[in-house]
Amino acid sequence: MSLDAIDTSIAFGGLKVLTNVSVQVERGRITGLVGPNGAGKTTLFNCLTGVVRPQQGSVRIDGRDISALPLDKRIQLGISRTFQTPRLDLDASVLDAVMLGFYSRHKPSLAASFVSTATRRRHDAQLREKAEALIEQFQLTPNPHQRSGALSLGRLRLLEVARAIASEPQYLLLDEPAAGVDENDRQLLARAIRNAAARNVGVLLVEHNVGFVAELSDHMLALVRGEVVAAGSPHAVVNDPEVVTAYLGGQRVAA
Ligand SMILES: Nc1ncnc2c1ncn2[C@@H]1O[C@H](COP(=O)(O)OP(=O)(O)OP(=O)(O)O)[C@@H](O)[C@H]1O
Repeated sequence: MSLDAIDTSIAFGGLKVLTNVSVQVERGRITGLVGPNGAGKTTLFNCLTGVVRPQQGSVRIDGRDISALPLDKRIQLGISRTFQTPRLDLDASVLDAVMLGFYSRHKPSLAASFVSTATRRRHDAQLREKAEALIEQFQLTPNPHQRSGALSLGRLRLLEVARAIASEPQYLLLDEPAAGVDENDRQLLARAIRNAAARNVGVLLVEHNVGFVAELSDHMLALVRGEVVAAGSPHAVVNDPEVVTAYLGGQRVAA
């Protein structure tokens, strides 16, 4: 079971951004994607989520071609993502923001409108409990009714990840989740990512912090100018000469 971009190429106004790029995000594994600024990481992300369509190649989920499906349909199939800049309603409470994750995937059906108010209340209470457990696990705030906007940038990133996990995705795509996050929050984030993979979620982790990616990933991929220059174990990728030169400015990162 995997989410795959196969042989994808995309150009914006003549500028080649991805050239024959393939990536496989397997259920239960963490795939790390690294590359210098402008390498095409977010564009690859956007291909997987349906924000942009590749001009060549395909995207498959568990073997099914979803290249033509829009973002909302992919969410229903179990793909959840976060953004480089968290997209949250800052006026909503932390609890509501996390609970939105549950509803983003499982929209109330027509059948649900026939269930009794008591059943619905019980269901909502269960979701609230699950959301509160996530808020505690991520140590987001001691007060779940606090305005999201009162959280630090690091906590907002964690809140976005908690909301993505609340949608119970099969595939979780994280775009620079550790940027601007302090060491304590980074540990919480790492634990949450490992927990997700342990629950058979396939994780794609895009990060500038190569050490963080290498520590967490089972498999890594490096993009340089829209091409895959290295793929394999974290150790192999961070020590690949082309990666060292292009991404790390000639300095090795141990893994
Ligand atoms: N919609 C677009 N229209 C035109 N050019 C784009 C578009 N999206 C991305 N690009 C260009 O494609 C290239 C790759 O951008 P992308 O954001 O995918 O890289 P990245 O590896 O995620 O970079 P960063 O680490 O800085 O976020 C850049 O040169 C960018 O300017």
